Amino acid sequence: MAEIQHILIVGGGSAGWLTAGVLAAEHRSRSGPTLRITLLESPNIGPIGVGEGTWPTMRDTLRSIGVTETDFIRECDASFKQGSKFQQWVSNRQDDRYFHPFVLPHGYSETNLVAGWLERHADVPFADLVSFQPHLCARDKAPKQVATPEYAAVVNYAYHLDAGKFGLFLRKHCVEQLGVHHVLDHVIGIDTHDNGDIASLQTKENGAIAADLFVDCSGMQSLLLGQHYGVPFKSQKHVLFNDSALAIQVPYQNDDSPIGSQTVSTAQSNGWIWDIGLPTRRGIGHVYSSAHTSDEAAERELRTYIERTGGQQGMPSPRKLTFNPGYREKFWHRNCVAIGLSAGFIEPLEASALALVELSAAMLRDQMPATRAAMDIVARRFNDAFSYRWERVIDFLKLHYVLTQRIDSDFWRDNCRPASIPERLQEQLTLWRHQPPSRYDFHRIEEVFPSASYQYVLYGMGFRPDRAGASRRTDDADRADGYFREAAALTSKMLAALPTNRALIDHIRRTGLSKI
Ligand SMILES: Cc1cc2nc3c(=O)[nH]c(=O)nc-3n(C[C@H](O)[C@H](O)[C@H](O)COP(=O)(O)OP(=O)(O)OC[C@H]3O[C@@H](n4cnc5c(N)ncnc54)[C@H](O)[C@@H]3O)c2cc1C
Repeated sequence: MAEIQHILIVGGGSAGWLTAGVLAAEHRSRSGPTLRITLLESPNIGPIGVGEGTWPTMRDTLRSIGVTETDFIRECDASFKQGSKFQQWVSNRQDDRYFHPFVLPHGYSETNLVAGWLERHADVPFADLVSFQPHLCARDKAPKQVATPEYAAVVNYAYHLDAGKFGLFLRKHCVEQLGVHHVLDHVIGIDTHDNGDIASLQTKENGAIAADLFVDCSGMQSLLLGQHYGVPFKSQKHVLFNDSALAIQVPYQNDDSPIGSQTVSTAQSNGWIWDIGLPTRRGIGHVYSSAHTSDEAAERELRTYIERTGGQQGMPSPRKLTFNPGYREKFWHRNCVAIGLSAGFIEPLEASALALVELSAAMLRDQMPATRAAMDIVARRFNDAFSYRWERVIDFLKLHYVLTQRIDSDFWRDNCRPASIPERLQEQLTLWRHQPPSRYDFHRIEEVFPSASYQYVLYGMGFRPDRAGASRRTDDADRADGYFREAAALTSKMLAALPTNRALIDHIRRTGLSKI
């Protein structure tokens, strides 16, 4: 029976190196690696170089591959992220905003907080009432204290990072610490076995490189899964229209300018702008629909935003990126599995792409087939798990658009047309008229977005359930009030105890964090 002994990963972007790290860290024994891992990347095609917002899962991923948080923060120009703030998504008024924090609503699984909110506090934004995290973000607070050990949290957090530096950091760690074999060469051909499996990749300088399992991390071109195997691409442009982005790096006004604790996402007339604060600069980008606006108009809106938020006038031209929102019909075919942009990409909203990479790499690690005979069974399960996850990502992203009251452009009007709303999301919206999103709506293990995230976005976007259906219990409002009071007390306590993001990052750069 053919054993799986050598894995060849094609692509040295964040997907390739994260996958290499996750696999190599697992498949090592005291006497050396139990699985050979080679990463092949082209010297002619660089990684995409964007993707600077992560999820809290990144903490576990980095810890599992053995990097220290101090090194990561220092070398990747990383800072702490506690969620996303959405501005002008409901209406285009300047004061329109809501928050999607990482922490679950306080008392979430104990009672119906939504009923309590609607009955007694409907004038307060939902997230501000049920969570202390929006208040921490409003003051640029860090999610932990200087004495909190590496990767541990006082409040749940993820990172903002420099994508270019992240790739180089992972590469160094994977090659020097985890024994990943790195080949800098361009793939020019693919050899197959009689049964259709990939036998080897032909490279320009190193000839044929054979392996048992091939991981396609070749970016949007999807060299192996898409181009070689022709696995169909399921475009989602009819649901989520954005297909272009203009990205730019913006210096701070001063070295000690505050570092934002959340990704700020500000809706524009035909898309939205992300604003990510790193220790040394902001990363800003305008994502938009080319069917609804021109590059020139999108750039004008981007420049207006930058000037309005403290950036300089006359910044250099932004970098243009284009993408086709969608994903592959399947992700694992024969002895080839696609991870990262080669599997799909929808748009940067809610930063789910790297999280899907982490989930894919983790499933590959945990379910690594021992033999070729076991591979098709694992592949079927992998395809089922990730088809479901991509569908949920699409539902959740679309939820941000369908409840808008903006009618200032065709982009927003088209987004609300029922024909553009996936059936399952329509169904959920009908149910949520009478009951809040709950675990009954999302019952798989490792759902990409928990029901609490749906609550934050749904109520942040101004959705109000029918009062009669909000709760069946008469004591919910009293119980909820208790949790709201506790959340307020926690807010005061944490505001007093936590340093700012800038202060904690400066401390880490000077002194480092203590080990767990
Ligand atoms: C505008 C935008 C914003 C984004 N923002 C976020 C975000 O905030 N958060 C998030 O999680 N994600 C985000 N993403 C997605 C994120 O950038 C990607 O998921 C991530 O960078 C992984 O990319 P990758 O490694 O799959 O591909 P790439 O970085 O494109 O790497 C492809 C690799 O394949 C190699 N390659 C290609 N062809 C060959 C060949 N013939 N031979 C050898 N090697 C080859 C290249 O050399 C390269 O190393 C964003 C994406 C876009 C477009």
